[in-house]
Amino acid sequence: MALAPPWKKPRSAGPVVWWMRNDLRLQDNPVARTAVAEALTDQRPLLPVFIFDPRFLDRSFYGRVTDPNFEKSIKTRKPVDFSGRKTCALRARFWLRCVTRMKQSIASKGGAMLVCHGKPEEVLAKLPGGSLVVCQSEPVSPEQTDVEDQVAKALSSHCELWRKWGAMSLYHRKDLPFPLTDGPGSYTELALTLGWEDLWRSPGRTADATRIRPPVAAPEVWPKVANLELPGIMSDLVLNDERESLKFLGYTAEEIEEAMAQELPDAGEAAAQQCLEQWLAKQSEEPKDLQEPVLWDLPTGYGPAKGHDALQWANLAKPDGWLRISHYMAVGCISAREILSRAEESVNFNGVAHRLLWRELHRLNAIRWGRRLFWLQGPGRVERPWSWDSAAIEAWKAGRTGVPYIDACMRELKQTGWLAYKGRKTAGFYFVFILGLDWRVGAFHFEDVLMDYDVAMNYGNWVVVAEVDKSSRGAHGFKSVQDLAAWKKEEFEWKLSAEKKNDPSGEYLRKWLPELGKLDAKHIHEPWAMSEESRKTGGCVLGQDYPKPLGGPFRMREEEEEEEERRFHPNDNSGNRYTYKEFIDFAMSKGYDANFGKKCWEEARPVAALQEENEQLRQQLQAAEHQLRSLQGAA
Ligand SMILES: Cc1cc2nc3c(=O)[nH]c(=O)nc-3n(C[C@H](O)[C@H](O)[C@H](O)COP(=O)(O)OP(=O)(O)OC[C@H]3O[C@@H](n4cnc5c(N)ncnc54)[C@H](O)[C@@H]3O)c2cc1C
Repeated sequence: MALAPPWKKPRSAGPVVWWMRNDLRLQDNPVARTAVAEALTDQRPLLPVFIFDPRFLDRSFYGRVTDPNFEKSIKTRKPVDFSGRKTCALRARFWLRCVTRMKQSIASKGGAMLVCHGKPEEVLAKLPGGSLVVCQSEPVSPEQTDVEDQVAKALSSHCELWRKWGAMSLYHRKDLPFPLTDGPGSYTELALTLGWEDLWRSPGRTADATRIRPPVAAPEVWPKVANLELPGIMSDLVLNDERESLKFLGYTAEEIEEAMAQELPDAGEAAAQQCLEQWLAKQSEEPKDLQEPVLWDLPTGYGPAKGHDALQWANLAKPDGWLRISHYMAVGCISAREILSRAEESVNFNGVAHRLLWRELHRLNAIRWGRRLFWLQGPGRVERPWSWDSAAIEAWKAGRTGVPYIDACMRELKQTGWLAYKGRKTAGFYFVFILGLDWRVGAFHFEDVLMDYDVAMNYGNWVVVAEVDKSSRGAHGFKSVQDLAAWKKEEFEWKLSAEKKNDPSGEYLRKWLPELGKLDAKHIHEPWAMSEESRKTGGCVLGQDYPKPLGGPFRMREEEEEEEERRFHPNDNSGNRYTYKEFIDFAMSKGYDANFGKKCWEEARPVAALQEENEQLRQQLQAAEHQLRSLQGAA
């Protein structure tokens, strides 16, 4: 007997369940629309469910939460404990608030929503037969897709699971002009492929540019409510009390008190939209702070166009962020395409499009790289020495490294869950190159504490900072972390110097490092450069009131200062003189390791020595000429 075509099949009468994940909004949510439409069309009841999965909250071994036996990974992988939670209590508190706001807005439409604590595959397995579960798939995270697989398995005998692309990305996968498994690997290439004419300078798009689907409206009509009991339900009594909720989710009394002491940004979809509207309103105002920032390590592109900083680089030098919207995006209180379309008329649209495309690149990379994104060698399979010095790791996490800028960043991050882009980059650079520590430990700490933690953005940016994203990037061939640190020290010093110039009075440092409060502006960025006497008067004895700088001391660099030591190599006939770093770069560009570069440096002669020899020769020549003249005179 021929099977009936799917549209003629009798529809199941079970409830429709919208399994909410990081799509906590109604506006521009195609998944919510699908679930609501399915329920309305077939007159099925609807139940939105949000599930706090303990695997994503608790302490865990790195990379093992959904694949404890590493069945999906390479056999040689070993469990590593980086002693951190997947989510600190502060982010959980923000998350809880976003979830309860969602519950309230669904209730205002006449619906109801359940909030549970448990593994989704165990919670949803208890749904009645014939249920349809609709969710937003999260392909950037192998851990999240593992959960989806496990839910599909648990439901396979009695229910159905629809995984939808949703609107977490700017582009729909069906619209992309390349397969998800393969695509442009660099930002510029991606922008050009998608039809952005020159996103480093202008937001123009070609006539045949890949379309970005317009945001979709929130569902107007709400289906009838499905009354279901599921395991791990968090009652309203619990949800209305933040301390009780955090306790329910497994946080200790100490963690709860620490999280409760911190002020939180407003939560939920309405707050996210308000944040965007306020930002848009501000864009038309005249910029107040026109001070030229020092952007040492940013790809500053082509600079301001007609006096206008279209990419808003200046904001990247400040500690406050720009749109300051990432924490809402991470849990899906607002979509990227909503932001893009609302910002279209803004004078700074270029900056918005530019950043959202960086986000898109990280999402596409994460999908393509899969589990390789989390390997020590990174997707670039870079082999180099690493350290796991636990004292250094703990000092960095606690903001006790003795390097004021790094410590201020790490304390702000730990206390508030926020750190500006430059702070994240510089603190990561110091961790990886100056301390030589395993980059994954740093990334895992950020995962624990960042309020806007997002797997693709966090790990994607960390592999770039650690230079393990591409095999062609530097830092190959070092034999020890000390050699690596020596190679990168100058670069780090330039970064610290840029921070000093951007914050000459040390305002940011004073805010987070009260023990340095009495130091003058000249020394607060580099307490190691003070005399013993001024350290005592400033109440900052190194090793006593404030740590000695790990990996330091560091020298603040002035643009006009005398150059680095340069040497010339006897076998090099070009007459050029190179710095230590240039010798190492040269060796590696020729396929040798860093030690070869070091050897060449040792063989090379300092320019200063050559100048001294020249001077001696000149004097000898002068003396000889003088002697000759006296002899000629005598004759
Ligand atoms: C080591 C490291 C870890 C990071 N971890 C995260 C993370 O977990 N979650 C996260 O959202 N961002 C992360 N970022 C990127 C960036 O720091 C934040 O997105 C940005 O600081 C958020 O502030 P904003 O909303 O004011 O950003 P804006 O400068 O206003 O940018 C607007 C939006 O564009 C996107 N965006 C901007 N810069 C980047 C970037 N470099 N990469 C990807 N997307 C970007 C974000 O969604 C951001 O909200 C990380 C960066 C580094 C260097």
